[in-house]
Amino acid sequence: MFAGLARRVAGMGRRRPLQLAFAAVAVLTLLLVFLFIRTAGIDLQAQNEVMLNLRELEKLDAEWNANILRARIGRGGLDENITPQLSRMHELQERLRAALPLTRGREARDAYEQMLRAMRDKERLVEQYQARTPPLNAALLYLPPAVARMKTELDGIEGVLAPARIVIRLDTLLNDLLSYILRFNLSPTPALASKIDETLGDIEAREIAFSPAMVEMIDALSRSARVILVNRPATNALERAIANTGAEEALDRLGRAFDRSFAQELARRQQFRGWLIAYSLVLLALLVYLGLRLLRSYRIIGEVNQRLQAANETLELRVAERTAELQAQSQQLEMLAQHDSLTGLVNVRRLTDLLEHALVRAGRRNTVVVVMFIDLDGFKAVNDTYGHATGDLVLQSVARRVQDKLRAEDALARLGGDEFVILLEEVGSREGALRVAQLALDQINGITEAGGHPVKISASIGIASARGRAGVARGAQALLADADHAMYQAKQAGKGVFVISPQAQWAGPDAG
Ligand SMILES: Nc1nc2c(ncn2[C@@H]2O[C@H](COP(=O)(O)OP(=O)(O)OP(=O)(O)O)[C@@H](O)[C@H]2O)c(=O)[nH]1
Repeated sequence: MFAGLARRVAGMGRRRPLQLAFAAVAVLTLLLVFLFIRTAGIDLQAQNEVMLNLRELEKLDAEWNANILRARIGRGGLDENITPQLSRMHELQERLRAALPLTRGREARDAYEQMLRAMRDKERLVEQYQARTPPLNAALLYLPPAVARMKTELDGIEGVLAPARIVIRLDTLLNDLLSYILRFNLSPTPALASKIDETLGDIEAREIAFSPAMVEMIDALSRSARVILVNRPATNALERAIANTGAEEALDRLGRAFDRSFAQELARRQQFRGWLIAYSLVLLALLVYLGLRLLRSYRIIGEVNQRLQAANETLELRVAERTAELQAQSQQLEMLAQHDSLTGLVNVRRLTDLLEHALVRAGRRNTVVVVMFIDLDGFKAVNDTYGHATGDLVLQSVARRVQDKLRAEDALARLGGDEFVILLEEVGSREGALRVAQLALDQINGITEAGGHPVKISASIGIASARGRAGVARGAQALLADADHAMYQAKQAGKGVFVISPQAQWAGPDAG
C-alpha cells in the first residue's frame, strides 16, 4: 500500500510535464506581454490629428495659390497674405514629420520628403514672385492713366507748341504702346516685346519736340513699360514653376501614404488582437491544467499523510504493546528470579535482600528482626508414599497456611526442598516471636491430607533474632546461619518444636 503511494509520489517527481508546463506558462506570458504591447494604445486621436494637420496644410497651400492669383490680377499684395501663412505651414510640416514614427515602411517618409522638397521650392519661387509682383503691378496701374494724361496734354498746350505731325504721331504711338502693353500683359510673346521696344524707341525719339514736363512723363512711361517688359515674362515663368513644384500632388501622396499606413497598422493590430485572445485562452487552459495538477498533488500528499499518520499510530500502538509485553516479561523474569515457582513465595535470593534491608532499618530504628528457619518433619515419607506431586501439594499448603497467619509486612520464603524461612520486622518481644512460631507449627501440623491422601507432617523451627546495629554488624547470612543452627537443635530435640538461638537479641525486658 505505502510502496504504491511512494511510487506514485516518486513518479510525479520523475515525470516532467509540470516543469514543461511552467516553462510554457513563462513563454506564453512573454508572448502575452509582447502581444499586449502590439495591440495596446492604437492612438486614433494622434492619427486624426495627423490627418487634420494635413488637411490644414492643403488648405493653406490652396489659399497660397489663390493669393498668388489675386496678386497676379492686382487684387491684393502677397506679403500681407502669404507671410503669416508661412510660419503656420512650417509648424504643420514639423508636426507631420513628428507623426512619421506612427507609420511603418518608407512610403510615408518618402512622400513626406517629396512634399517638403516641393514646399521648399514653392516657398523659394514665391519669394522671387513676391519681389517681382509689386513693381509690375505698379507699372500696370501707372501705365493707362499716364497714357491718358499724356494724350490730354497733347490735346492741350503741348499739342499747340509742337508740330502737328509729331503730335499726331506721338498720339498714335501712345495708343499702340498701350495696346501692345495690355496684350503683352496677357500674353508676353517676344514679337510683342520687340514691338513695344520699337514703339518706345519711336516715342523717345520724338520727345525732343515737347516740354521738359512732357519729356519726364515720356521717361516715366518708358520705365514703366520696360518694367512690364522684364517682369511679366518672369512672373509668368515663376507662376509656371510654382505650379510645377507639385506641392499639391505631394500633399495628396502624403495623405494617401498616411491613410494607408494607418489602415495597415490598424489591421495589423487587429490581427495581433486575435492572437492575443487565442494566447490568453491557451494560457487560461494551461493555468486550469496546472491548478488541477496542483489539486491532485495536494490530494495525493494529503492521502499519503493520512496513511503515514495511521501507520505511525499503528506503530506507536505496537510499540506500546510490545513495551507492555516486554515489561510483563521482565516482571515475570523478575518474579521468577525472586520467587519460588511452586509456592509463589520469595526465594532465598529475595529473602536475603529483604533481610539485609530489614537489618538496616532495624539498625536505624533500634528494633528487632527475627528469622525463623522451618524444616518440615516427615516430608520425605509423603513423597515416598504418595509421590512427588502430593509432596508438592503439601509444600503449597504449608506456604499458604503459614502465609495466611503473617502480617502483610512480614515475609515467608521457601529456600528449597522442605525448608522455609519466616522474616519478622519490628518484633516487640520474644513472646510475640514465639507466638508466631507456634502459629506456624500449628498451621503445618494442621495439614492432614493432600491430593486425597492422608498426610501427617510437622516442622522443626530454629529462631534467630538481632536488634539494632548489632544485626547490621552481623549480617543476613550470620542470622540465617543462627536460625539454621537452632532448627538443627530442634530436630535434635525430637522435631515438631522450635528452638531459639543463643545469639538471639530481643527488645525491652527480653533484651539479651
Ligand atoms: N515433592 C517434593 N519433594 C521434594 C522437593 N524438594 C525436595 N524434596 C524431597 O524432600 C525430601 C526432604 O528430605 P528430608 O528433609 O530428609 O525429609 P524428612 O522426612 O522431612 O526428614 P527430616 O528432615 O529429617 O525430618 C527429600 O525426599 C527430597 O527429595 C520438592 O520440590 N517437591
